[in-house]
Amino acid sequence: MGSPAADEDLPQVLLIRNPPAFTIDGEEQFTSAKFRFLKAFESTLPPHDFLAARAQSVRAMLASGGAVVDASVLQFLPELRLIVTTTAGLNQLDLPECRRRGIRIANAGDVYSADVADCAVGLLIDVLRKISACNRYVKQGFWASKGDYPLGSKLRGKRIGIVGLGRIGYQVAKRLEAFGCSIAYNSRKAKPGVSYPFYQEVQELAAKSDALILCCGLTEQTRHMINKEVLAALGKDGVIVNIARGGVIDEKEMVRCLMEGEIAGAGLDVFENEPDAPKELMELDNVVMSPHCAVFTRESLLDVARLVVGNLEAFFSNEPLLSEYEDD
Ligand SMILES: O=CC(=O)O
Repeated sequence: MGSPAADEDLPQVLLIRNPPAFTIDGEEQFTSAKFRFLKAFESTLPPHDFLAARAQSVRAMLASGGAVVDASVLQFLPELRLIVTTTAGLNQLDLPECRRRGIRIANAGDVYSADVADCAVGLLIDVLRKISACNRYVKQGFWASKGDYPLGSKLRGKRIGIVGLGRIGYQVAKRLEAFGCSIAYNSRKAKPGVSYPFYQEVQELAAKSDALILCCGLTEQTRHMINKEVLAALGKDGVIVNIARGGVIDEKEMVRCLMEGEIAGAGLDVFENEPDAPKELMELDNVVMSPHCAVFTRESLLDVARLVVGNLEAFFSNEPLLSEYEDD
């Protein structure tokens, strides 16, 4: 690290709020000798006043999942040319506005894909084989008094519909193929070189699947894509797993389907109004939930910190970004 005087000369990176694991084991993870952070959340000024007063000249910012960067924020940042995110999903950003302003974006790239795919498979197995429910049953002492737990359902042979065959979706597909499942998918377009059957319509994919696994980004096109009709097509033996974003499902409709037995179960890491999960789901043994933590392993968070710093250093050195997001 340079002297305090030299630090003053470093370019600033705007930070609206601390990303997860900014500090791990008491150590700050996002440090660099090539930039310093301008921490909006440490100011007593209201956020927009802070941006207007202090951030007019910043050229880069670091945005985590909870930090919404829309036109009302960008209007105060005329010099901004780069947003680096700690997330793979980019629904916290107004992408058209970023494009209009010539702002480049670097996201978490492939850093989380394996962890998220593992988590999707874990949730599916948990719902089918009732692992969490059995765990509660044993711990509550019901085994001796009530006997065996109701039967689960076999994973091998299940027809899996992957919604969004990007990096994460592809890793989910590979894992479930190894478990003896058949795979089909829906995406904006068929992927060249991919032999899994492609369904243009998600409803048709649902009708042909025993489980739908949501791995797509949340956009205006995918918001509530899993609606009443898709859930009806999935049917009463169908399971839904969501490791994408809560808004991809019409959550009210999904809750109704689960309550009325119109689908068989759900494994959910994400919700429409986080950190709230629908209270109706709390009592359902066929629903397994986690608190939007599919990406959170120690290893992934250390990797993402390195990637973020690498992207910011590359930007300030006029070198190619390490994980530039290309909008297609
Ligand atoms: O959900 C987490 C992410 O998009 O990185």
